[in-house]
Amino acid sequence: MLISGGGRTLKNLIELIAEDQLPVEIALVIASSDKAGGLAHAAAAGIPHSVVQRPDYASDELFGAAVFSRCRTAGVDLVVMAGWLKLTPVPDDFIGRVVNIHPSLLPAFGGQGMYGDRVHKAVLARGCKVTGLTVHYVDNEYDAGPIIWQMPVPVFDDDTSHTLADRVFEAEKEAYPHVLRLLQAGRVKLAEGRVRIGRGHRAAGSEMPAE
Ligand SMILES: Nc1nc2c(c(=O)[nH]1)N[C@@H](CN(C=O)c1ccc(C(=O)N[C@@H](CCC(=O)O)C(=O)O)cc1)CN2
Ligand SMILES: NCC(=O)N[C@@H]1O[C@H](COP(=O)([O-])[O-])[C@@H](O)[C@H]1O
Repeated sequence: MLISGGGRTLKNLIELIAEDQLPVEIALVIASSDKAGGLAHAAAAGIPHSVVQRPDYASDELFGAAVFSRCRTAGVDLVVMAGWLKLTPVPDDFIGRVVNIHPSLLPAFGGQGMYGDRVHKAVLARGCKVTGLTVHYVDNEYDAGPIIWQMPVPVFDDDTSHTLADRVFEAEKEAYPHVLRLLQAGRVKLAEGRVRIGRGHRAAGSEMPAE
């Protein structure tokens, strides 16, 4: 799992795993800064963790190679970006095995410069009445990979970027685990750049609507 900041998604996933609501193992947490608050969540849960910092590498490609080399060594099946803020080229053997969550309905409010609170400020400035989240496969651009799952979230007239961010994050706490369950059940089918969700039984503990 890749984090850059407070690691709220990491914390949510750790809690769900501890409650037997998410049948996955987090094999490794990599932070892009030694100041990432999320490292403490990994340490408290006994998850191996390390730091790979972009300034230590001459290019995005070398940085990405260092990140994925550690994932390869740890035997990771799926790389989950969770508040990871660095452009990270994906090597061939990880294509289709890296996912990210973005706090808007892509392709709106995505791309370079669009992360965290900046997204919610831009949504409010544009006067949107609906925003949401997107879980997508990661390719070599920001926020451009095939979309796996989206959830709408209402925008209210009296929202600030903070109240909106909180509402979107509450939806993220349901949506990301749901997508991880779908992936683990082999129900996420990627063909010709488009994802379809295969049929299956609704995952136990999930409150997401059936597809
Ligand atoms: N190869 C990819 N790498 C990453 C992707 C991706 O889709 N493909 N997504 C991002 C996550 N992301 C939004 O979901 C995102 C994160 C950060 C930025 C951004 O503008 N970053 C700043 C640097 C910020 C910092 O270092 O503090 C920048 O590049 O100038 C845009 C989108 C993760 N990586
Ligand atoms: N573009 C990427 C992006 O904005 N990601 C967002 O960062 C938050 C988690 O960060 P945290 O775990 O550091 O709190 C989440 O809202 C996630 O969607």
